[in-house]
Amino acid sequence: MKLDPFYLIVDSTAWLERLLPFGVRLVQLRIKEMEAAALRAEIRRARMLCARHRCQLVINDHWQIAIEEGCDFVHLGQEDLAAADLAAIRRAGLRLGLSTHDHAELETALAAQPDYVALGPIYPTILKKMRWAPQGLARIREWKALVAPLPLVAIGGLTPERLAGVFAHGADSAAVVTDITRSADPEARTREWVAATETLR
Ligand SMILES: Cc1ncc(COP(=O)(O)OP(=O)(O)O)c(N)n1
Ligand SMILES: Cc1nc(C(=O)O)sc1CCOP(=O)(O)O
Ligand SMILES: [Mg+2]
Repeated sequence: MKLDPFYLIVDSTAWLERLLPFGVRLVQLRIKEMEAAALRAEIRRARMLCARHRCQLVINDHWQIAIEEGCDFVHLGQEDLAAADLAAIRRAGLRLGLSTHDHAELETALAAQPDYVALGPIYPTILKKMRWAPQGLARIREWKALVAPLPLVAIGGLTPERLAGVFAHGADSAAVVTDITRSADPEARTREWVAATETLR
């Protein structure tokens, strides 16, 4: 499976409406705190918007609603995975991306036969408090050798300026939150990401 090299992560469909028109082809809806009916409505709307813009949608965490709403890709962390019904996810035909931060997590992830593996945080991130020190670029090369032929997603503190190093070390896709969502001009920054990944698309 080929993943788009630019993997945008946002927390609302309002962001999708703003940024999908700039050529985003892979996006994760990562909603943390929301009442059930509103969450379902957001996921349903995200599916509609992504279909309209020919963008692959990945639902973070909420795999049951993703199945019920006919989505086709979920991302789970290690704790999410432990609590999830993997067989139900597979029966529903969903593809699966998994987070990893160390060798033990990678072993767990590979045993679940995911469709991609994510490694992070590559650089320090301001989005959330992490238990892991930044992995650094060399770790990407090590991880790629361990996960190939699966695609490897790099995440954490990424910017257009850091992409050359990330891809040179073997990442297939670069995931980003705050470099875009906390930019003074998210639309312009999205255009920069699309341009910076164009030759890899
Ligand atoms: C592409 C990608 N990689 C890693 C994560 C982190 O997932 P997780 O560890 O479950 O943490 P939360 O995002 O749920 O806080 C991700 N979402 N996407
Ligand atoms: C959500 C997330 N997961 C990570 C991991 O390492 O698993 S790092 C991260 C935050 C990514 O946001 P930003 O691009 O703003 O650093
Ligand atoms: Mg999670």
